[in-house]
Amino acid sequence: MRKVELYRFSLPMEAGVILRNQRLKTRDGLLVCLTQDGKQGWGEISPLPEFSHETLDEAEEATLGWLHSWVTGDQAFESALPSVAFGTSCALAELDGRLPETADYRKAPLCNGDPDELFAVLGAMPGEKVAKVKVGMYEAVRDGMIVNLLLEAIPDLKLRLDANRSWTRAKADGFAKYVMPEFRSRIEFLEEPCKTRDESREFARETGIAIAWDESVREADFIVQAEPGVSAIVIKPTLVGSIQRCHSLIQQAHNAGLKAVISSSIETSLGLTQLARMAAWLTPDAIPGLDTLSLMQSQLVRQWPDSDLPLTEVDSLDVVWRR
Ligand SMILES: O=C(O)CCC(=O)C1=CC=C[C@@H](O)[C@@H]1C(=O)O
Ligand SMILES: [Mg+2]
Repeated sequence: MRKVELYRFSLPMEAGVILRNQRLKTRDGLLVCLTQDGKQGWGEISPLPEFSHETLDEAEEATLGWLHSWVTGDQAFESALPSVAFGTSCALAELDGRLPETADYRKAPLCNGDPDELFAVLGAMPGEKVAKVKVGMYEAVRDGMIVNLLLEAIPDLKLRLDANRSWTRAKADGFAKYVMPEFRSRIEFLEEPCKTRDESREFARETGIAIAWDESVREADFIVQAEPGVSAIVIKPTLVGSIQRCHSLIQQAHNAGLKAVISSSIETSLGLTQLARMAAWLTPDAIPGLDTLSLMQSQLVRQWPDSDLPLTEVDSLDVVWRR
């Protein structure tokens, strides 16, 4: 006997969360719950505006199709929509006990500009200290100064930087020029500095600052391979697809000597805790990039361990479909 429930949620975001060209006022998505033989599996399907190619309505239609076929006992197929493939694969993996419970709740704290906030968080961080700083939004010189300031103040800190392809080669070089040469090796990676992959490769080779692929990983012509100056790939499962697909990318990265970093697409606490479990299982040596819960005003159904945010329970959600 199989049963399914599909819910829709809409959680308020903190003011001022901007994704590329759009303010994100609420985080909207779907939760699926599969039941079989008294066991349950949950999954979150929440396409990220400006990043996912599918809309929430498209994801809902695809999810309904998938659920219809699963509940009538058909072989589960993998949806072509990454958010749907990710959420349904999580629900199935929980149901079959394939997603281990142990989670890696470490997260690389995100800094969107104010280094003072970061000092306090890093001071309290046990073990390896890694933070992520967004760059490319202001002057490259300012970005360079913040990087120097942080690395100078905290000698055991490593930084991940993310430019989201915002720089020309000249701007990227402007940034590199301001980073003290002795600090460059403590930049674990800079995600996608330049507008094109070739420019980013050149930047890495010429400046000695390691880069990571993020946006590129989701492009059709991308191949995971060892390249000079490339240290990691970033995997955002909601944008990439099923657990199996992510697992395969992670294996390819490890085989090529690259780090793989599981990272958030601003999922709710339900999806984020599952990402923390995937990270403990598949990338135990890499601190995952999951510091996005505080961008929201509420958690959903499951609690992230140290969060004080209120919890929205499942009975307050709209049911889309139940069978
Ligand atoms: O990678 C992390 O540490 C956190 C997630 C993160 O930085 C992002 C998530 C989703 C969209 C972007 O705003 C941003 C990114 O570009 O990597
Ligand atoms: Mg990125």
